[in-house]
Amino acid sequence: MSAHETQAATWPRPTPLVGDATSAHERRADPAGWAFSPEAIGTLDSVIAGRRDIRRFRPEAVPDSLLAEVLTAGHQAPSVGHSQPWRFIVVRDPAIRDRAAHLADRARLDQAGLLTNDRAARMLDLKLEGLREAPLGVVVVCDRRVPASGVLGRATFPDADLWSCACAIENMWLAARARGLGMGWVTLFEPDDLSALLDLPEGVVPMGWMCLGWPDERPPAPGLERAAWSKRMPLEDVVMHDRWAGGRTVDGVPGASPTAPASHLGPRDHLPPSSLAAATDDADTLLAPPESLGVLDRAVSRVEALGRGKTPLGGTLILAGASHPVSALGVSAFPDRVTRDVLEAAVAGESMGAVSARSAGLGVIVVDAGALGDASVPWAFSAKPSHPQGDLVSTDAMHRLDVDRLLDVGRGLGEGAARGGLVALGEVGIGNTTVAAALACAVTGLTPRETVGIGAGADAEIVERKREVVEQALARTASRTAAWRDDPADLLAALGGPEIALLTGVVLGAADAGAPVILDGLAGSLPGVLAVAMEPGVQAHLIAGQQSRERAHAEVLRSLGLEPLLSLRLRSGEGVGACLAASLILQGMKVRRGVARTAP
Ligand SMILES: O=C(O)c1ccc[n+]([C@@H]2O[C@H](COP(=O)([O-])O)[C@@H](O)[C@H]2O)c1
Ligand SMILES: Cc1cc2nc[nH]c2cc1C
Repeated sequence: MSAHETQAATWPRPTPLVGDATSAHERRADPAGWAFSPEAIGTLDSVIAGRRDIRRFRPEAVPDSLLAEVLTAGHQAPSVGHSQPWRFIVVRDPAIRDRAAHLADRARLDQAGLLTNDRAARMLDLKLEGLREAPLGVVVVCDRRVPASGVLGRATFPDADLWSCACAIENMWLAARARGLGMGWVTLFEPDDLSALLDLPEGVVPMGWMCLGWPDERPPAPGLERAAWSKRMPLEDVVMHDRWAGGRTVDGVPGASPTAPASHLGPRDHLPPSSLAAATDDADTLLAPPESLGVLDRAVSRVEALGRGKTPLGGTLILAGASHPVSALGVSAFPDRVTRDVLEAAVAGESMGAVSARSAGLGVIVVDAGALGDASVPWAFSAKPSHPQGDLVSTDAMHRLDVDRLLDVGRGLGEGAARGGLVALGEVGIGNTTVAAALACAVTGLTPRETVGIGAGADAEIVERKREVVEQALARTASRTAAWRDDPADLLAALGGPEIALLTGVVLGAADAGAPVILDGLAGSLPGVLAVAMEPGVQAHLIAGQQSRERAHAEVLRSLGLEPLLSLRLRSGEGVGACLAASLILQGMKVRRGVARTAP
């Protein structure tokens, strides 16, 4: 046998037992031979085309096995240098979910504030997230604690780890969609807020909150396209050849270039996803355009969800009044005794708040939380502080024991009123816009110049005195106000007023008993801020009845993530705005309950 004959002989190709088993010959003969079947390709394409950012969810639980499949898909994503920087935090705790929903509510208003008026109104009409409804939250975070240069491929593109996490999210999205699950990627957060909520260490950054559950919508097109917000660009507008080009020419004109912290909340679920879904499901069957009542629709859905559709068509105004020693410093245009007069008129059913409540179909509870005079206002519920009150500038507004008692009494009143339906807050207290401005500075970080308003009718001189008083009060209590979130009751003791403390208790008690709480003007909204600081889940119960004329009110509502139903520049106090809003909500509920239903 010649050497030549030996070379001509063929041996079977040694097929490797690990790795790629194909041969060069096979790949040359059929370059497309790695493809899946046409049916599989068709399915993949329809899953990609049919993926939607889901905002509405059904309450039914997602089986653990399906969640595991979705997470497995995420974990199979490509990653820079095979670094697998993603971590998945599965959130089931309603307290954490509620806090996240509050953050998103706030970010929503912040974002609207950056848009033109028209875009802002349209944005506020959009349903941008389903945090409260979705049974599961999955927060995808990127662990960036290693230096970029230590990861293959990241030295030059240091953000490639974030892109890897985005690939994981898309995999999860597709895997969820294929299984009929819905997923929504919510980025309506200040990232630092989300990091703090979930105790993320330095260097671990959140990519957003994925709402996951069975979808309660099946949109054939992207929601934002359906809402005429935007539409998908033609492919040719986003593809270029060889180099960056000037874009498509239309009609001869070249186009532009292509373009946890610890929660004080117990395990109670304040607003279970199932009831919110039931309320929106019901609204969906109306013979009316979706979300036809606009801003009012949200409030009505919230009320119906809280009451599982059985909220009584009524409610109670809790009107609390107190005197304020700070008024002796010349901060009000009116004398102290007006507070008592108004409470007496309220008991007689003749004060502006009492009449407003009656005409809205609400009952009234009048509370004397310390109006001038030794005797309580006759026929009012008496909750006077038993220790001396202070003027904020030289001494604390209240003794801590009085604050705790007012909170307790308020809780009891709120719990009782909750049975009647809506709970509206009302306050009266000459001088209390100064107190409210000081509290607003502490809770929002605004300056006295930005918070002090004209109250019941101050002139320029009085406004200037109010500013000085608020500045001095804040200077006296600086270290305590800085740490107010650790002990909101101490802030009430330092700078609060008895009626504000009592109403804070009312918010806590009413929310605990499941009722919606309608806030009023500035001093009638701060109890909401303080109650949420004490029990974050309370936020789900709050409705901003109105935005009053007082300066800090807009910022206080923004910090709560609440959009007011009315904005009439009221300055009446007494819960008048809350009653007007309650009347609107009750009417909205009647409309919602009475309108014709369509067949499923
Ligand atoms: O609700 C508001 O935002 C509001 C705005 C201005 C005035 N008020 C009412 O006016 C009183 C406080 O005003 P003042 O000027 O005495 O601080 C108090 O009784 C409030 O109910 C209330
Ligand atoms: C008359 C009057 C009525 C009020 N009600 C609430 N704040 C008030 C302030 C004044 C001055």
